[in-house]
Amino acid sequence: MKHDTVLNQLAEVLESRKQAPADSSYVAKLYANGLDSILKKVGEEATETVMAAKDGDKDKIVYEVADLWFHTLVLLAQQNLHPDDVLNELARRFGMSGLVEKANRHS
Ligand SMILES: N=c1c2ncn([C@@H]3O[C@H](COP(=O)(O)OP(=O)(O)OP(=O)(O)O)[C@@H](O)[C@H]3O)c2ncn1[C@@H]1O[C@H](COP(=O)(O)O)[C@@H](O)[C@H]1O
Repeated sequence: MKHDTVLNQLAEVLESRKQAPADSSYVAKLYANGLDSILKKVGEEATETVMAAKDGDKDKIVYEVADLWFHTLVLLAQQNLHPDDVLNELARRFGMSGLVEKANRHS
Protein backbone atom coordinates (compact mmCIF):
# COMPACT_ATOMS: atom_id res chain seq x y z
CA MET A 1 0.00 0.00 0.00
CA LYS A 2 1.31 3.49 -0.85
CA HIS A 3 2.33 5.48 2.20
CA ASP A 4 -0.10 8.38 1.71
CA THR A 5 -2.86 5.78 1.24
CA VAL A 6 -1.99 4.21 4.61
CA LEU A 7 -2.53 7.56 6.34
CA ASN A 8 -5.80 8.27 4.51
CA GLN A 9 -7.22 4.78 5.02
CA LEU A 10 -6.21 4.76 8.67
CA ALA A 11 -7.86 8.18 9.10
CA GLU A 12 -11.07 6.71 7.61
CA VAL A 13 -10.97 3.73 9.99
CA LEU A 14 -10.36 6.06 12.96
CA GLU A 15 -13.35 8.19 11.89
CA SER A 16 -15.59 5.12 11.53
CA ARG A 17 -14.67 3.94 15.04
CA LYS A 18 -16.52 6.99 16.43
CA GLN A 19 -19.75 5.05 15.73
CA ALA A 20 -18.47 1.73 17.16
CA PRO A 21 -19.37 0.37 20.62
CA ALA A 22 -16.55 0.88 23.15
CA ASP A 23 -15.96 -2.85 23.69
CA SER A 24 -15.72 -3.62 19.96
CA SER A 25 -12.37 -2.01 19.20
CA TYR A 26 -9.20 -0.54 20.74
CA VAL A 27 -9.80 2.86 19.13
CA ALA A 28 -13.48 2.94 20.13
CA LYS A 29 -12.37 2.23 23.71
CA LEU A 30 -9.86 5.12 23.60
CA TYR A 31 -12.60 7.50 22.38
CA ALA A 32 -15.00 6.24 25.07
CA ASN A 33 -12.38 6.80 27.79
CA GLY A 34 -11.95 10.38 26.61
CA LEU A 35 -9.25 12.86 25.67
CA ASP A 36 -7.09 12.23 28.77
CA SER A 37 -6.76 8.50 27.97
CA ILE A 38 -5.54 9.37 24.45
CA LEU A 39 -3.11 11.99 25.79
CA LYS A 40 -1.79 9.42 28.29
CA LYS A 41 -1.01 7.01 25.44
CA VAL A 42 0.67 9.80 23.39
CA GLY A 43 2.87 10.60 26.41
CA GLU A 44 3.70 6.93 27.05
CA GLU A 45 4.58 6.25 23.43
CA ALA A 46 6.75 9.39 23.26
CA THR A 47 8.64 8.18 26.34
CA GLU A 48 9.02 4.68 24.87
CA THR A 49 10.38 6.27 21.68
CA VAL A 50 12.96 8.20 23.68
CA MET A 51 14.02 5.01 25.52
CA ALA A 52 14.32 3.05 22.24
CA ALA A 53 16.53 5.79 20.78
CA LYS A 54 18.70 5.86 23.93
CA ASP A 55 19.09 2.06 23.54
CA GLY A 56 20.17 2.61 19.92
CA ASP A 57 17.77 -0.14 18.82
CA LYS A 58 16.61 0.76 15.28
CA ASP A 59 13.84 -1.88 15.09
CA LYS A 60 12.47 -0.71 18.43
CA ILE A 61 12.65 2.94 17.35
CA VAL A 62 10.53 2.16 14.27
CA TYR A 63 8.06 0.14 16.37
CA GLU A 64 7.69 2.84 19.02
CA VAL A 65 7.45 5.71 16.52
CA ALA A 66 4.67 3.73 14.77
CA ASP A 67 2.85 3.51 18.13
CA LEU A 68 3.45 7.24 18.68
CA TRP A 69 2.24 8.25 15.21
CA PHE A 70 -0.78 5.96 15.56
CA HIS A 71 -1.84 7.52 18.88
CA THR A 72 -1.30 11.06 17.56
CA LEU A 73 -3.56 10.12 14.61
CA VAL A 74 -6.20 8.99 17.14
CA LEU A 75 -5.77 12.35 18.89
CA LEU A 76 -6.21 14.24 15.59
CA ALA A 77 -9.37 12.26 14.79
CA GLN A 78 -10.78 12.83 18.27
CA GLN A 79 -10.24 16.57 17.72
CA ASN A 80 -11.93 16.35 14.27
CA LEU A 81 -8.62 16.99 12.52
CA HIS A 82 -7.18 15.05 9.56
CA PRO A 83 -3.56 14.00 8.86
CA ASP A 84 -3.74 16.40 5.88
CA ASP A 85 -3.98 19.29 8.34
CA VAL A 86 -0.54 18.35 9.69
CA LEU A 87 0.87 17.53 6.24
CA ASN A 88 -0.32 20.93 4.98
CA GLU A 89 1.49 22.63 7.86
CA LEU A 90 4.68 20.67 7.14
CA ALA A 91 4.33 21.53 3.44
CA ARG A 92 3.94 25.22 4.35
CA ARG A 93 7.19 25.02 6.32
CA PHE A 94 9.03 23.05 3.64
CA GLY A 95 12.15 24.78 2.45
CA MET A 96 11.90 27.41 5.19
CA SER A 97 14.83 27.52 7.56
CA GLY A 98 13.89 26.29 11.03
CA LEU A 99 15.34 29.50 12.43
CA VAL A 100 13.11 31.63 10.16
CA GLU A 101 10.07 29.46 10.97
CA LYS A 102 10.74 29.91 14.68
CA ALA A 103 11.13 33.69 14.33
CA ASN A 104 7.73 33.80 12.53
CA ARG A 105 5.92 31.87 15.27
CA HIS A 106 3.45 33.74 17.39
CA SER A 107 3.96 33.05 21.11
N1 LIG B 1 -2.12 0.91 13.92
C1 LIG B 1 -2.74 0.54 14.92
C2 LIG B 1 -2.09 0.38 16.20
N2 LIG B 1 -0.82 0.59 16.59
C3 LIG B 1 -0.79 0.30 17.90
N3 LIG B 1 -2.02 -0.09 18.35
C4 LIG B 1 -2.41 -0.49 19.70
O1 LIG B 1 -1.87 0.47 20.59
C5 LIG B 1 -1.61 -0.17 21.83
C6 LIG B 1 -0.20 0.22 22.23
O2 LIG B 1 -0.17 0.24 23.56
P1 LIG B 1 1.00 -0.43 24.39
O3 LIG B 1 2.23 -0.58 23.56
O4 LIG B 1 1.13 0.38 25.63
O5 LIG B 1 0.43 -1.87 24.63
P2 LIG B 1 -0.74 -2.28 25.61
O6 LIG B 1 -0.17 -2.57 26.93
O7 LIG B 1 -1.44 -3.43 24.89
O8 LIG B 1 -1.71 -1.00 25.66
P3 LIG B 1 -2.82 -0.66 26.72
O9 LIG B 1 -3.87 -1.74 26.66
O10 LIG B 1 -2.16 -0.56 28.07
O11 LIG B 1 -3.36 0.67 26.28
C7 LIG B 1 -1.77 -1.67 21.64
O12 LIG B 1 -3.01 -2.10 22.16
C8 LIG B 1 -1.76 -1.80 20.12
O13 LIG B 1 -2.55 -2.88 19.64
C9 LIG B 1 -2.86 -0.05 17.31
N4 LIG B 1 -4.19 -0.31 17.22
C10 LIG B 1 -4.80 -0.15 16.00
N5 LIG B 1 -4.11 0.27 14.88
C11 LIG B 1 -4.85 0.51 13.59
O14 LIG B 1 -6.15 0.98 13.93
C12 LIG B 1 -7.11 0.16 13.27
C13 LIG B 1 -8.36 0.09 14.13
O15 LIG B 1 -8.09 -0.61 15.33
P4 LIG B 1 -9.29 -1.14 16.22
O16 LIG B 1 -10.07 0.04 16.63
O17 LIG B 1 -8.70 -1.87 17.39
O18 LIG B 1 -10.09 -2.08 15.36
C14 LIG B 1 -6.41 -1.18 13.07
O19 LIG B 1 -6.96 -1.89 11.99
C15 LIG B 1 -4.99 -0.74 12.76
O20 LIG B 1 -4.90 -0.37 11.39
